[in-house]
Amino acid sequence: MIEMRGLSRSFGNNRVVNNLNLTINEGEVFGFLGPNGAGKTTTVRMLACLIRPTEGTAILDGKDISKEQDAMKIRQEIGLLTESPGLYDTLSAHRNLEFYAKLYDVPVAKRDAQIEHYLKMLGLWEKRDEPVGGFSKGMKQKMAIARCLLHEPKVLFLDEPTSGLDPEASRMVRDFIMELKGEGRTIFLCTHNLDEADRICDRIGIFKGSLLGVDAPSRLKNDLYGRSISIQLKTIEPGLVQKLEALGYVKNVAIADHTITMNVASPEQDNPALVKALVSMGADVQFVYENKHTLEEVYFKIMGAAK
Ligand SMILES: Nc1ncnc2c1ncn2[C@@H]1O[C@H](COP(=O)(O)OP(=O)(O)OP(=O)(O)O)[C@@H](O)[C@H]1O
Repeated sequence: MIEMRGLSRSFGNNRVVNNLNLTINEGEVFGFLGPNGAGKTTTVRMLACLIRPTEGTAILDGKDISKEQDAMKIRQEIGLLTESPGLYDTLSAHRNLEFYAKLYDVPVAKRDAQIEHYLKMLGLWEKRDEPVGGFSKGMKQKMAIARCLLHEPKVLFLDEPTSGLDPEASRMVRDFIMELKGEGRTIFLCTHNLDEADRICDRIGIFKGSLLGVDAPSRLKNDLYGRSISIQLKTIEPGLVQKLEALGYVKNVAIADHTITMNVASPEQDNPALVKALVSMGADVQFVYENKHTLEEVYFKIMGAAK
């Protein structure tokens, strides 16, 4: 759906995005993570045809962001949620969306239905006649989301959609993103919320001027940390570590209190045999669980290695 080919952007001598080669698949939620000033918004602005690349290009749904005729079409076909909601405070929710529906060339016959659909979906229908100046930050963010969906874009760029929202509003926005994914839309999401990215993204790109890592969150974790399990036993007999290591498929065995922690290639495959082996060694197994690493750990490890 989006194919970046050596995409680069400099501001004067400052090369902010450097040779980005990345493909975003149709229907996926792709999380673009990186520190402040990493070049995430600059990347989005290039992909949304608001600024031009200085080198390289990207192909979005078959159209080239560097070609002016294609850029016009891309701007009409995508949805872009920026960090500022871009609403008219004195206009009502309905009037604001009417204004943008016109701007996006939503056919007149469809406008009211589209506005009603999204105001209802986002829980703002009852407030449709109130000026948005009096709306809370979360309500304004919902309005901004409705605005960027009015023309039913297949590709959405969401730049920090939950920034500054309370937990309830953030969850609502996250659920909404999953609904949009369910409708088959492709979503390019910039966020500083690593837990959010972990929960909703199919793949993650960790970026700081260039791409430092890209994969599904679970694969990034497994590649960096391997898969680790802990088994709690009623008592631990001397010599157990050596016996476990002799099994061959268990690595890095460590014991703390009544718990043995170790790496296995695949807990799904290895745990049943491992538990049987422990029982045959006379151990009383109380709990078996996988030790989960967080995306935050992955992020800091990758960022640390890049320094
Ligand atoms: N129009 C511009 N002129 C000059 N420099 C710019 C311009 N736009 C962005 N930059 C610079 O490019 C760099 C990357 O900015 P960008 O906004 O893309 O980062 P970001 O990853 O989105 O950061 P944040 O997480 O803080 O939003 C920054 O150093 C910024 O100052």
